[in-house]
This record gives sequence, structure tokens and C-alpha cells, in this order.
Amino acid sequence: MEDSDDEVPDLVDEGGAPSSIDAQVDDENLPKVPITIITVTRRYKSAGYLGAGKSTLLQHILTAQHFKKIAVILNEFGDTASLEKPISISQGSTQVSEWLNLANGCICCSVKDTGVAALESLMERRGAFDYILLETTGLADPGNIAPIFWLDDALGSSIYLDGIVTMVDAKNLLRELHQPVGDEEVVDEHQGHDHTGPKLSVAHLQISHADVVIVNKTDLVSPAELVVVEERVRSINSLARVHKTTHGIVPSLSGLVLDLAAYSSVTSDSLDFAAKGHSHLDSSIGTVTVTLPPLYEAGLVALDKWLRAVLWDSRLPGHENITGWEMHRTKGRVGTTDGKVKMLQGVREIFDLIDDPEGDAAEEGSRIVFIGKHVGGSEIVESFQRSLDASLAQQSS
Ligand SMILES: Nc1nc2c(ncn2[C@@H]2O[C@H](COP(=O)(O)OP(=O)(O)OP(=O)(O)O)[C@@H](O)[C@H]2O)c(=O)[nH]1
Repeated sequence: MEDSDDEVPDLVDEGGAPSSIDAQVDDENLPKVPITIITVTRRYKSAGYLGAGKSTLLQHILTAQHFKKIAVILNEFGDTASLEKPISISQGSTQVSEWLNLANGCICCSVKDTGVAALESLMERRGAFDYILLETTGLADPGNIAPIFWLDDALGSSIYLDGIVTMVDAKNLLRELHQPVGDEEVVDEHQGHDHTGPKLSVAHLQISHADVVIVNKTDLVSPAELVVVEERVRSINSLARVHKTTHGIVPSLSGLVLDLAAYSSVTSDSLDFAAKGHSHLDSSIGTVTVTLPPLYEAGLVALDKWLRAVLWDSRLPGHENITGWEMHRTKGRVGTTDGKVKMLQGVREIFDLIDDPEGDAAEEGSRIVFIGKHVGGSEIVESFQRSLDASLAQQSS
């Protein structure tokens, strides 16, 4: 994006009189605020490509009349051109955050480092906004950010993760997925994970964790090229909703950027879609669906134990020779023999099995979708079945 005054959002209230966002809301019973994390795949470093269009999308959100009060946290000082220039301020050599009301009701914040500090300071102004958008840097691994909202008591009590949106560049995605090992933007180590086998690019990580993938710059590729890009995205993550845009213009923010409910519900439709859609175009990462019988109590215990082995220990019971497990996203609906349904939600090693009061096990099958590295379908099914059989045999002996 060219840096021009014309593109600066219409900022109001640049200090001086206290603004509405300064109002402290002293009400501990306020509902939790949803947050969407926006990531963008990074341009191929040596080719000097332009970005995928994150600033263009944010510009749209910050200036469109959508009648929502969104707090937008920008995470790259000075990197998203015109949006940040008016609000970046320094004290000595340190850049600090600044909050501004925008003309369309949004508020905007820019911070230098991690978004967590910004979120904490944002929540002091709770009540002035009803949604948070957190933009992450191009190198961010969303799998490190998402669990914070489950694990951090302070943030988790006031904010809930609504979903992760990844924007990709239709023109450059395939190259980004093939960045050679040794390129500085290839993730070859992140803590606590075994990285044997094919290395993942940052783009792989960002797509595999996404609940929505926005394929932007569709005007720069042919229809045939676009089909290939879309198939590739779906082969990495069959659960995500994929939407194609030009200049980041989404037809509606709701369902594509906001109100995703990706962590609070698991729909049968999304699991069915994932089960149909997985191809194996990508050798390093993919989606696998496991179907299960309705489970007795002992089966649920076995499922929990098995998930701990797979997600916590990166170990597939019964297939200990397979290493390099790295689960990124887990979702499922699990029926029980008494007719109830539990929803399974997981990101990396964190997972939760919660009741779905609306669910009816008699009307739907049980299935779990895994997205991750080294995910092999038959071994997973066999491993879980073996764990289930062992627990049932133990119970009846
Ligand atoms: N042809 C075309 N150009 C686009 C589209 N979306 C954005 N652009 C242009 O691509 C360039 C980069 O867009 P940005 O929105 O700045 O991308 P970004 O992801 O924020 O990039 P960084 O700021 O480097 O992180 C700008 O010149 C945009 O005008 C699109 O759909 N089609």
C-alpha cells in the first residue's frame, strides 16, 4: 500500500479531552468479549513481493460503516503503512501504544511487541467496544497465541477466542509453501514440538490453525490457478471456511472475520465437510477424520487418555515408531451411549470436551477431525480403536 494521506482513516479525538474509550467501566458482570486473530502469510523474502493484503482488509474494517465497535490491535509498528502512522508515538526511544477512536466507531491501538500487553491494557477500557481484532505479524505462529485465551486466567475471564482468520496471497501462496529449508521464514523449531520430517513453512502453520482462510488478490491469477490454490488450502485444512476476495473486500464481516464461533461450537456440517474434502496434495500437513462408535463412560475415559497421548506427548499409542506428531487443530462431536453429545475442541496440546445440550447422539455419528503434521488416517483410527478395546476389556475383567 502506498503511503498517502488520502488513505489515513478519519481519526478523531487525538488526545486532549477524554474520549469514550477512556471511560472505565466498573462492571464485573460484563459479557466476555470475542476476539478474532488475523494472520497473513508473508511474502517470499528474496523476491520483494508485496503483502497479501492485510492492511487493505484492515483499512476496510476501520473505515466501512458496519455499526460495530471493534477494537483493532495492530501489532507491527510502522509496517502497516498508513493505518499506523497517525497513532504511533514514542517516549524517548520506546514506542508505546496509543488508542484512538475512529470515525466508524472502531478504536485502534498499535503496540510494538506481543499483543498480550495490549490486550491487558485494552481490557481496562472494557465496555467501550464489543469485539477485538488482533493483527499478528507475518511471522506469527497462531498456535502459540490461541491457547493464551484458554490458559491465562485473567485474559480468559474477560475475552474468548472467536476464531483465527488467515489471509493468503493467491499469486504467491504456492511459492510461500515451498520456501526452501534454511530460508529465514521457514519455521524449523518451535518449543516443545518434534520437527522431524518435512519442515513446515509459516504459511502452513497459519493455514492449518485458521478457521477462515481469505484468499486475496484473486484478480492476479487465472481461474485455473485459483482452483489449484484453493485445493491446496483445503488439503492443508479441510475444516476452514475458504473465501476468495479482491482487495480484501469481504461481503460481510460477520461469519468471515467476526462472529465465527469457531471455539465455542462444533457443527456437524463443518465436520462432514472436512470429512469429504481431504486430499493429500500437501505431504507435510493435512486433515484426517476419525469416526467413532457411541461411547460408554469407559470409552470417554479411553478417549481422554488417548487424546493426552496424542496431543500432550505427540505419541500415537500402538504406533510408537511414528514420530514427529504435531497436531494443530482438533475438533469433534462425540456421541455417548446415553444419547448425549460432547464437543471436542483443541488447539495444539490444549483440548476440551464439553457437553452440547442440543446434541442428539442417535441422530448423528461421532467423528473427530485432526489437522496437523504427520497425520496418517489409518494409524490414527487403529490406534484409537486399540485404546478403546483395551479399556473395555479392562472394564469387563
Ligand atoms: N491487484 C491487487 N492488489 C491488491 C489486492 N489487495 C491488496 N493489493 C495491493 O497489494 C499491496 C499490498 O497490500 P497490503 O494491504 O499493504 O498488504 P499487507 O499484507 O498489509 O502487507 P505488509 O504491510 O507488507 O504486511 C498494496 O499495494 C495493495 O493495494 C488485490 O486483491 N489485488
